[in-house]
Amino acid sequence: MKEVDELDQLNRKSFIVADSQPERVLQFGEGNFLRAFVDWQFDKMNKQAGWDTGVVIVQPQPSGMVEKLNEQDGVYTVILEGIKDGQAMKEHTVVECVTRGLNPYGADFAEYEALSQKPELRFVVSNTTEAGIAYVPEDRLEDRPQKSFPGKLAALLYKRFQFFRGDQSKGLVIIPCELIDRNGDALKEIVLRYADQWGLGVEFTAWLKEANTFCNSLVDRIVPGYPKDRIHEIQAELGYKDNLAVVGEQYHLWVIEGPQWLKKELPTHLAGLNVLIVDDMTPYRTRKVRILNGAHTALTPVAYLYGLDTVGQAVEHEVIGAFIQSLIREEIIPTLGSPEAELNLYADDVIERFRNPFVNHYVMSIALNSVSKFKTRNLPSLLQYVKRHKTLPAKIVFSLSSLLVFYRGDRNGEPIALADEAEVLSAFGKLWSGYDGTLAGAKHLTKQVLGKQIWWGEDLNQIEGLAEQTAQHVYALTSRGMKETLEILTGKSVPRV
Ligand SMILES: NC(=O)c1ccc[n+]([C@@H]2O[C@H](COP(=O)([O-])OP(=O)(O)OC[C@H]3O[C@@H](n4cnc5c(N)ncnc54)[C@H](O)[C@@H]3O)[C@@H](O)[C@H]2O)c1
Ligand SMILES: O=P(O)(O)OC[C@@H](O)[C@@H](O)[C@H](O)[C@H](O)CO
Repeated sequence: MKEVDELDQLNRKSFIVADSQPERVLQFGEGNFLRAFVDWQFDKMNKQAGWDTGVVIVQPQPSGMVEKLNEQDGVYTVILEGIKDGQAMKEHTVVECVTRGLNPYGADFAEYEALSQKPELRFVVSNTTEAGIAYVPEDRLEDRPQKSFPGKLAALLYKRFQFFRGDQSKGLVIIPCELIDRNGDALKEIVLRYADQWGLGVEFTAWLKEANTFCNSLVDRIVPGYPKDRIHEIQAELGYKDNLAVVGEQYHLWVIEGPQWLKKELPTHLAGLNVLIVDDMTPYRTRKVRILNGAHTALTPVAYLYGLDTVGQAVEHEVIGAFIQSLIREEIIPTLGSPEAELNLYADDVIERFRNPFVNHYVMSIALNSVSKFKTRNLPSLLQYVKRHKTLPAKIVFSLSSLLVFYRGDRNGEPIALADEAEVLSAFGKLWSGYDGTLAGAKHLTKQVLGKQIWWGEDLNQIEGLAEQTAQHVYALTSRGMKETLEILTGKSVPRV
């Protein structure tokens, strides 16, 4: 057997892969998730349903991975590991549908702009994180390129409109995958705003609305990404080097809110994919964001400060596992309004997916931008719980308190690699540097944080008892540490507070 160093690099020359297909998909974003979810599905449709579609990937930011992607001629391996139909399954696929990657910030700009003139182009997909679907007032039509993703899309669509002289048949189907509520509506609204701001005319606005279809969508697959811990082992198994290998779980679900005629254009059913084209995706989104993402975000600071590193370790742990289960079952599910039995079954599946014994899903990768994630994923459950039960949800409040302590940036003397908006990090930095370790100090810090309306959308000090309970936890966590505090609170230890 060859040593890892002697293995060939995966690319179209060294491996027999399908010919390039017509570029009918323009993808904004080259990240792990899109590659292991959307492109993996498009590849399956090509191979199993004769879809015959190539994907050209545009890097939405000046730095990124398209150079690496082009070094491999767009091909890479998706490794899926997990439980499928009750069986432990591991499989890998070389995804071949990506034709090339373009960086519009450099020499590729002309090639990027020329995409607007491709008659066969039909779909736009994107994932630019929750931060990407944003309005940047400074963006101009003549920028090369615009800073924001919606600005880039607006300019490209305008080029297309001009080139094809408003031909209705050249409109596109646009399916964003960012995890924000009603992502398609949000994207369309900003594109229309640029059309207005740049004075592109009523005919273009009418073409935007009538010839193009913006769909809301909800994506679900846990994608831990590049397997840095075991890349040598994986490359030895695969028999080649792949700098873009990406690991994901077996489970996938893509809910697209859009017209039923899309089913004809996207033959997902012929490729055995779990894609639903529906009139209203709200119930799917609420359930997923509040249970799956809510549990991820709630468990992250608690588990990490406890000394655990992965989601799997957290759900398997006697204390942390029980904490997460009861947070989901007793504090999230009762706030969702759908039949609880159904939601509990969904939660069973989620916990099973978290347990995935093959995948190391690091809680630190979930911790990125935890403040805004808590706001979207957990605050609605907290508020709804208070409204319904006239009391605070103890576990969610404990998780919020742990989040505050997490942003102190210290785990048992080791620095925590905090990653969030500069403003969030600087505010926490100032507050923690002034903390004197007393209960009064914890109350002051908590009051300041809960009062940040810009973070939470409202002043959380107004919720009866929340500041007091949070401050008590913050004080306990900073004086006793996570382990002792949680064990006392959950009754797993003798002394009780
Ligand atoms: N990894 C998962 O398990 C998973 C599952 C479902 C959904 N998601 C969603 O996908 C997003 C991306 O995850 P990933 O694992 O692919 O991450 P990644 O770091 O591999 O890729 C991030 C991508 O977003 C782009 N980006 C980042 N900030 C941007 C900005 N401000 N404007 C424009 N583009 C920006 C980057 O250029 C890159 O293309 C997450 O934020 C999450 O909402 C991830
Ligand atoms: O990807 P993020 O950072 O927005 O959130 C972390 C996880 O909650 C998320 O990636 C889930 O694993 C995913 O949403 C499952 O579909």
